[in-house]
Amino acid sequence: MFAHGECHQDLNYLVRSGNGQNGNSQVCLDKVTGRFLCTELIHQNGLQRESKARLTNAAVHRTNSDGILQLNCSSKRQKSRGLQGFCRKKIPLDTSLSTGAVPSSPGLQIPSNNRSYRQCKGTGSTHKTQTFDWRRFLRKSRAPNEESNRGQPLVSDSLKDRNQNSTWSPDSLPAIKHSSNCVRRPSPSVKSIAHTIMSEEATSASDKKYQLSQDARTINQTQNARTTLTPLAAVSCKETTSKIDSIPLTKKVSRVIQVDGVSYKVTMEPPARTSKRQSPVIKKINLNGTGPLENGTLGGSTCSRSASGQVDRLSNLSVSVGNTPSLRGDPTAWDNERNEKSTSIDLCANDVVDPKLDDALDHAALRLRGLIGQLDSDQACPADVLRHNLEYAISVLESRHIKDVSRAETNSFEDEMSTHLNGETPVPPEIKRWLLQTFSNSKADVRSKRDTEKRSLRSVVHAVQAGMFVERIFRKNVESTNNLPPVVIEKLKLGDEWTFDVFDLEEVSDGNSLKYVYFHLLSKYDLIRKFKIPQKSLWSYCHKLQQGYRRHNNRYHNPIHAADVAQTLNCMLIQSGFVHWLSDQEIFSMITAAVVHDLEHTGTTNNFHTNTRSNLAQLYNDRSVLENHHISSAFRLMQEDDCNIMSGMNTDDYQECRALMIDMVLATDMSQHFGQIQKMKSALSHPETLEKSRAMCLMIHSADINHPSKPWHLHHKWTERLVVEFFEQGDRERELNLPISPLCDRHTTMVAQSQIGFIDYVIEPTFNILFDMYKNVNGQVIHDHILATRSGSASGSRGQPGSTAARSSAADDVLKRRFSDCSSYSSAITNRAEILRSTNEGRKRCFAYMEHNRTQWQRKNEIEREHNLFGNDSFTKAPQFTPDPLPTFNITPSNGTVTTSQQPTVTSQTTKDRTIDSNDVMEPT
Ligand SMILES: Nc1nc2c(ncn2[C@@H]2O[C@@H]3COP(=O)(O)O[C@H]3[C@H]2O)c(=O)[nH]1
Ligand SMILES: [Zn+2]
Repeated sequence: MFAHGECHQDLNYLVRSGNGQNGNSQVCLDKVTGRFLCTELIHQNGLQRESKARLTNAAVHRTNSDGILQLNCSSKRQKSRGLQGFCRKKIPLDTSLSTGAVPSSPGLQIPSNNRSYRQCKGTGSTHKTQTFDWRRFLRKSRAPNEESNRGQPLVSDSLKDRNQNSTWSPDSLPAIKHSSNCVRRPSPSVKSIAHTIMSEEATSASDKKYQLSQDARTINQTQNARTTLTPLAAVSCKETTSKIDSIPLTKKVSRVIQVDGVSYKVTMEPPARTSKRQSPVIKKINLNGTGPLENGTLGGSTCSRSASGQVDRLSNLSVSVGNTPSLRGDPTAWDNERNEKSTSIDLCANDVVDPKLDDALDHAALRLRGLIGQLDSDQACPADVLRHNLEYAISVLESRHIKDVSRAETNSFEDEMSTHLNGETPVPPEIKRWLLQTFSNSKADVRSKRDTEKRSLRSVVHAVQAGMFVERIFRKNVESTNNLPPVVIEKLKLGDEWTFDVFDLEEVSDGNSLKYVYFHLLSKYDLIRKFKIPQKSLWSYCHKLQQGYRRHNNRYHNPIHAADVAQTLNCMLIQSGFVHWLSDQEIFSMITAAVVHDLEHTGTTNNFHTNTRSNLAQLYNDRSVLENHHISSAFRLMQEDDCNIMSGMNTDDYQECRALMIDMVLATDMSQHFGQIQKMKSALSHPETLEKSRAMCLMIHSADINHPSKPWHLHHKWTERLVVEFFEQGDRERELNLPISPLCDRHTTMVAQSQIGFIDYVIEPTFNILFDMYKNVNGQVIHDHILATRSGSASGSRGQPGSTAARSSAADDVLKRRFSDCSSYSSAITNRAEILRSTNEGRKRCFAYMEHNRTQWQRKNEIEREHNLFGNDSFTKAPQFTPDPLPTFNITPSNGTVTTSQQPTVTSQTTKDRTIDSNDVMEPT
């Protein structure tokens, strides 16, 4: 029998009973065994005797404002004697005695250098005791998102009511004290859970439950045991099994404890296998569980519903592990299973899963687990194996990151754009609206790529093919029989120039600029011969194309625009050196896509089609309405008599070209603009992810909006034509009582200002990324050659096969050999240095024109403001405007440096010997 307040030597925690049902009784908790013991003086038949009951089912039931803990005790012996419930005591806490599971006990393993722990440790305690602010500790050690959940309702109404009804308050419990005299528990067990709840300053059931989970996790970690917590129906304690006290755990044991009337079944399982590994995965605990209670985890423990009818009450205590389905259930089991699996992986083996594949994440994780396993078991892990596996993990993570970024950033870029437009530079609302409406579309359908063949830019095969095809470029097209008009040929001599004037060609060719540009380009790249394009079909196709473009009499979207885009694309191919790395099919697809990309344009925008519910909008479900129509018309046209320019192609070529053309034309939908730019940006940060088709789409998109980067007279002409078309749409919208689209109201639109916005927010970023892409590809090309050389011709040919010098010298040989055969082709692009120079030059030139155009618009903007000019008046009624002289370029060939000046000396970027004579291109009869 224990004296009042006495600490029995076997009992490290003592809670004295108060006014128990049967008078004096004491409930003690044996710190070593974790058992509650109840000793009582029982009065029976006039006799008083001491009863020592092992309370196999004792748990904190309730506390009240008096600091009373109500224990629910029902020992087997008591049950057998019909005394169940007998020990439901109200026991005043004796504050002079230690009652709490204090964090400094060894089992809890809170490192003393844990910052949260240090901050929470009371400083005012005596040298023998220390107080610990658990709540603060928990708050600090919670993950941020868990912390943020704390603002959310945590406890269901019914639970809150219950808590409110009870008179419990945090102040009613004594501060947790740990007597350093007390024997330290060898390891925490379920009793620590009960103790923690008894002593913890938790104010809500959720806090307690959280604490519970913390302790359960601690047990998991320290004993490598699996501890599961199962909420049960309140007060139902019958499922208890005994013997939870054996430490270390050798078999599965469970016990029920209660928190605020909610019972939890605590099950502890011995470790699945002896390993020093701790669970590396600490799951997020969502204390805000608002959904229905499902099996999930509580920290490192499993919490499952076991009693129907408890759902509502328990639902707000539910804890889930986030939304990873595979992690649902018991995380420790998952962990063990994964560790087990990792042992079967040979860490030295090179047969890794391709980092870009989805399975790679899993594979990398297993490898990392394998490494940890080796470290845990003190097995020597060679540094190179460690490095090999870590590098692999890095590549997998980075691959995934790129994927995620490109997926996520499409939208975030639009947000960024929106923020940008709202930022320092004042962008007039209408221009902002137009930019956002026209160039972004979060709902846009992201067309899935034909992923069977990722069109990597580094296809050595293609590079070699390119070398051969360059050879063919200037081979005479003997199959052509008719000459083009000499004046047209003369104009087309400048067809590789950035400054090429397509309006001139239109004029000299009697309105056939599109036909001649297309024919010229197909002949130039020897595609007529290669794809057996019937001459007759080609001419009639061209003829019908031009007709299609003229169907709606558009001032801007007409065959001249198509010719301009095709010619500009040709410049880009040459300037970037891309022409060497694209296959015949790709070149054909690009040129043809450029030529057809606006076929049968209606002179109105996609938004107009959607708003007017046009037939095309119905046909294409409001998605890239015009672009779908353009490419569809192009292929339908080929079905007509004598128009099938692709009839000579084999099926594979046809399918490849068709798919590429569809991709490219759809990519000219301006609502894809921001997404496209952003994706390219991400791809460039990891060049190995850059797909050829993406590069091709960007090129055609850039060519489509090229004119602000061309000389002022061209850009100004295009702008004038465009606004006429815009204003005509605005007039129709006005007639139809529809809201007038941005930049389409001839009475309010300030053209100059809108063009400055277009250059700043659309053109400049697009051309920046375009030139970055060129640079990237140019660098990579050399890399490919070195790779090719390593595995091919270079090996052993000369010098030391493995030496860097030998490899790069051999690579140069390969380059030279490839291009020396086609000496008639421009010397400017026969090696990497020249390609870089040409690209650099192109960038400077584009940006110089862009800057010049911006300045002109700024000047015009002032005039517009001064004279209050809107819409077309900006062109027709503005006072005389003399533009500044065009920038000129002094090019330093060695490093590609281009400086701009106002001197009239323009160094032509035309490649000298790429001339066309009347034998090269022929006109049909
Ligand atoms: N505001 C503005 N829009 C342009 C300019 N140039 C081209 N665009 C738009 O960009 C679009 C590109 O695709 P389209 O050729 O179909 O139609 C074009 C126009 O809608 C320009 O100079 N200013
Ligand atoms: Zn266009």
